[in-house]
Parts: sequence; structure tokens; C-alpha cells
Amino acid sequence: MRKLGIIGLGNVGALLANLLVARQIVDELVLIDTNSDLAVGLQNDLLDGMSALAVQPTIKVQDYAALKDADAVVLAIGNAELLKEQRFAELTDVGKMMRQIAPQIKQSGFSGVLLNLANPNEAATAYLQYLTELPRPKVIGLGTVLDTARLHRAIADQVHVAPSAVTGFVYGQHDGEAVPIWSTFRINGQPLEKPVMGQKIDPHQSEIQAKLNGWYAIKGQGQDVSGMALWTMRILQAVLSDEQVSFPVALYQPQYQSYLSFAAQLGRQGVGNYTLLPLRPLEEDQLKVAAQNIQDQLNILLELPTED
Ligand SMILES: NC(=O)c1ccc[n+]([C@@H]2O[C@H](COP(=O)([O-])OP(=O)(O)OC[C@H]3O[C@@H](n4cnc5c(N)ncnc54)[C@H](O)[C@@H]3O)[C@@H](O)[C@H]2O)c1
Repeated sequence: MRKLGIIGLGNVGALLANLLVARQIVDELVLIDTNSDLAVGLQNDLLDGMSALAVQPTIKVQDYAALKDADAVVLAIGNAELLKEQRFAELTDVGKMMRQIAPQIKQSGFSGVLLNLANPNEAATAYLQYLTELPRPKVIGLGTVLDTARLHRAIADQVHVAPSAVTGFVYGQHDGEAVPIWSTFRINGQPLEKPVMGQKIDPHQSEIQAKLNGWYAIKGQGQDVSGMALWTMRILQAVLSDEQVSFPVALYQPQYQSYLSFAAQLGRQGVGNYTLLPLRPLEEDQLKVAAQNIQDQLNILLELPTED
């Protein structure tokens, strides 16, 4: 029995619910939003379409208690409108939303994996862990998973290979101090320095192109939710099937004493073994800067006035 919850049913949460149902990777789905009409509307829309599917999950709405035995809960709350102002504009709004949600998650007795999609991702994930008091390995964020996928695609495009032929991680801070760990990047197992079919990779050009591709998504559609929803599905599958595959999610990294995007094996336990690759001194310095930025944002959340 695969049971998942989604809290926040805006652009991201609704798309994710549709994908989970259509791809038939969930048996029970719990949908929650402060806007009850939205939750009931999405439930009815999904139920109308589901008779076309061989596997039909049960869908509950607005029921925190039903999260008790969920394998994972995704937090897709936020305020997409604020993103038009600047990339970290959601910080205090997301903090206030989490304050309202966390006690209800706690009260439900939920003990699965909590996956945060809200931004600023690493700081908000740290705050969520603080509020829910769930064990740190159980509270993760999407982190730099999408930044990593974008960079794989940009590198692959330069030398005309499939993005899946490219491996390597971006660490640090999603949308902020993202740090490509160049020493970990490979194309079909070969380091980036080695030409592919006689063509040499320009890593910095691919970094610029990856950012540009993300910008095109937002400029054209006003949002970049498809990549995010599909990678969220990928993480959920790793958790549900206890895959123990490494992804650069937002997690607590003891070496930096902070939540940070860093690769670790994911499975039903949440974070398993960290993927400890040798980092260059410059990369370590950049990660320290990212950890400090995240801590500064977390401090703002920790100091939010209680009456809000
Ligand atoms: N990591 C990425 O690449 C990436 C990409 C796109 C969006 N995001 C982030 O995902 C989050 C969601 O984005 P979106 O576009 O779906 O936002 P949205 O504004 O469309 O939806 C947010 C939803 O959260 C609900 N909500 C607000 N407070 C709540 C509460 N206390 N309890 C339950 N529900 C509540 C709202 O009613 C709304 O339906 C944002 O933080 C956004 O920045 C991240």
C-alpha cells in the first residue's frame, strides 16, 4: 500500500497529484489546502478522470489525521505571486504557513518522509524540521535536484548525448549559491576534461545555459513546475521503493552544521548514507558561503514574531 499526502494544491501540488494518479504510483492520496474549494475541486476532477485508469487510488481531502500512516508527505505550499518580485520573496510567508501546518502534521502522528518543495528550499526545510521535530533524516527538500538536472541537460546538449549520460551533482543552495561540484561530473563515465567525439566541454558555458533554460521556462509560462513535479515524483519513487540512490536534496549536513543541498542515498528511512566525494578547496569554500546564506534565512524564520 503506497500512501502519500500533498499539502498545498496550487500550480505545483495540483500537477503533482495529477502525475501521481496518472502514473499509478499511489494507492491512497491525501490532499490538503487552506482553500477547501480547491481541494474538493481537485478531488472531483481527479475522480472523474480516474475511471479511465486500471489502478484507482482512494483520494481523501482536508484530513490531517489521515497522514498518520502515509509513507511520505509533500509540502507544496507557497505564494507563486511573490516570486514575480524576487526569488526569495516567499521566505516569511512560507515560514508562517509552516507554523500553521507543522503542529497538525505532528498531531497526526506522521512518521514517514516529509519532502519540502517550498522556497527558499534549504532554509524552509530546516525550519520545517525544527517545527515538526521529526528526525532530521526524515525531513528533506527538493534542494538542487532540479539545478543538477538542468546542468546535465546543458552539458549533454553541448556534445549531443542524452542527459542521462551525464552524472555529477550541484550542491549548496537552490536558486542561490548553487555550487556545481565539477570534479564529480562525468559523461558516460569519462571526466569532463576528456573530449567527447573530439569536442571539448565548456563547463561554464553549460552553467550559463542551464540557468538560461530555467529562465525561459519562467519567462514563457510564468512558472517552472513541470521539471519540479517530475523530479519530485522521482524522489518519491526512491523513497517508496527504498532505492538507496543518491540525489542532491536539501538535508542536514553535519560537516557544515546546517541544512544544505548535498547528495545522499534516499530510501524509506529518508536520508541514508551521505555520498562523500572529494571536494576541491574552492568548492568547500563556496559550500560554506551557501551554508551561511541558509543559516541567515533560517535565523529570520526563527525570529518571526509569535503573534503572526
Ligand atoms: N524548486 C523549484 O524548482 C520550484 C519550482 C516551482 C515552484 N517552487 C516552489 O513551490 C512552492 C509552491 O509553488 P506554487 O507555484 O504551487 O504556488 P501556488 O501559490 O500556486 O500554490 C500554493 C498553495 O499553497 C496553499 N497554501 C498556502 N498556505 C497554506 C497552508 N497553511 N496550508 C495548506 N495550504 C496552503 C495555497 O492555498 C495555494 O493553493 C513555492 O514555494 C515555489 O517557490 C519551487
